Amino acid sequence: MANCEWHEFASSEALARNLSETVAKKLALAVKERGHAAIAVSGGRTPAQFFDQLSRCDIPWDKVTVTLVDERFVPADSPRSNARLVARHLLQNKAARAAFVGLYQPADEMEEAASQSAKAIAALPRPLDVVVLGMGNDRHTASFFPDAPTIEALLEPTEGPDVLPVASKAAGEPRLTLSMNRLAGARFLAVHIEGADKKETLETALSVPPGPASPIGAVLAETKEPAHIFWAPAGQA
Ligand SMILES: O=C(O)[C@H](O)[C@@H](O)[C@H](O)[C@H](O)COP(=O)(O)O
Repeated sequence: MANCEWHEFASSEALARNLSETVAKKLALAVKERGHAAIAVSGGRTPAQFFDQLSRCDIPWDKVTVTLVDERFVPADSPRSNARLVARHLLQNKAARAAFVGLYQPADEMEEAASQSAKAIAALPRPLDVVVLGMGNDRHTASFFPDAPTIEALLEPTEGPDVLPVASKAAGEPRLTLSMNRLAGARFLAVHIEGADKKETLETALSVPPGPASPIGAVLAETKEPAHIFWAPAGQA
């Protein structure tokens, strides 16, 4: 059963301020203890305000590497690109000094892109210091979509590539996702969700057995440390 700590806020703004301060402290501590820090963040509509707040935190960003928990198989200039979202909202202000390692690679097939991307991610510190997940109302997180033909393998915490390709009709386009090990092994794992619908979805997801019907539940059941759920009522439009 997942071991989670809920942090509830009255507004998206209060959540963004607290989550950014919490993550900034974790990154600064990692740099102090190990000389570097690595964080993997999610895309989608939810994280922009959190990114904007985090970008203003005064930490040694030149010792921090930012990557993604998943990416749509689209180039960085696509409006669907998570790398584009991170560039516009997180790699700004003080955080502009951070290094970025994206998941997208220009390849004909997503399998080849995943293989190339896995080599780049393998060079990052293990474990990652911070992972911030989102969640869809189908209980997916990262690109662990319940309808993906490979969902069972994606949820297995087996040794293997750090980046995997995902085909899923629900995803809207082919995806590249960090592996279960890379996500669940993080020193600090947060789930950032907003809106009453997502709170209900997550509560239900945690009450059913982890697995393809509840990918978020599978990740939270796999984490070594208790996961931190950050929730505010003001959902996305
Ligand atoms: O590429 C993505 O879309 C994300 O990484 C994905 O896992 C996201 O966190 C959820 O789909 C929630 O997305 P929203 O924040 O848009 O609801």
